[in-house]
Amino acid sequence: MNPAHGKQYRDWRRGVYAITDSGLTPDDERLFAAVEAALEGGLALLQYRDKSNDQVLRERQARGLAARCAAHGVALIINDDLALAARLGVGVHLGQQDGSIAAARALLGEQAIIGATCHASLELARRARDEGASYLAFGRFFASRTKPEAPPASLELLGQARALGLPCVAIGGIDHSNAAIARRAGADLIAVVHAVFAADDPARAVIGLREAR
Ligand SMILES: Cc1ncc(COP(=O)(O)OP(=O)(O)O)c(N)n1
Ligand SMILES: Cc1ncsc1CCOP(=O)(O)O
Ligand SMILES: [Mg+2]
Repeated sequence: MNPAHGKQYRDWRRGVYAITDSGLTPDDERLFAAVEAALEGGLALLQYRDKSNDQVLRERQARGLAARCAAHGVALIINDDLALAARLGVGVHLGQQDGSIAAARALLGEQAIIGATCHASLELARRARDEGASYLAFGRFFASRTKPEAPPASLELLGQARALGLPCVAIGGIDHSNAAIARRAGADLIAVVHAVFAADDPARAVIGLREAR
């Protein structure tokens, strides 16, 4: 077992799930400052999402985030890159084009947090659960500035997905004005990029999202 997976994390299954964006935090200093503030605000999960091919930068930033998340007892998830997640002993988020959930489970072990993009499909969600996913991500539910081309999903899906028995993540255009709507519809975790990493005060932004009712 990877030693990092034996750590005690705060409950990651409910709350605010922040996802980094290299456009909004374009260097190490701004990335780490914003993430530290978001962690202070009380994140449930953090995802490192960098779509560049700069392996050196990705390794350095992911390691920097892993140390900061560990200091707060918050689990780190790496977007797309199973090998990087395995090197760091952290979780991974995989979309439909990012490789097999079953292979990720086999490599990372049974304690690792493995997330799956299910778009607007209960069938994709069932398949991901059966392959060993830890959470199921649906969306986008609202207009997203980060990924406007993501296929839309309807909020009723969140209620239906609860029957699958895994934590459900809602993503896409979520902010203070609509977080409570997603939560009431059945989301356990609210995943956000812009609402936290474009905010002047990411700590306050996370608190606001946590308290949105
Ligand atoms: C929590 C969460 N949900 C969905 C996604 C999207 O993943 P994917 O479809 O692979 O798209 P990219 O993020 O890789 O562009 C996510 N990253 N996190
Ligand atoms: C990665 C991703 N997948 C679907 S929407 C999205 C982006 C979410 O970002 P924002 O919270 O800024 O809409
Ligand atoms: Mg992906």
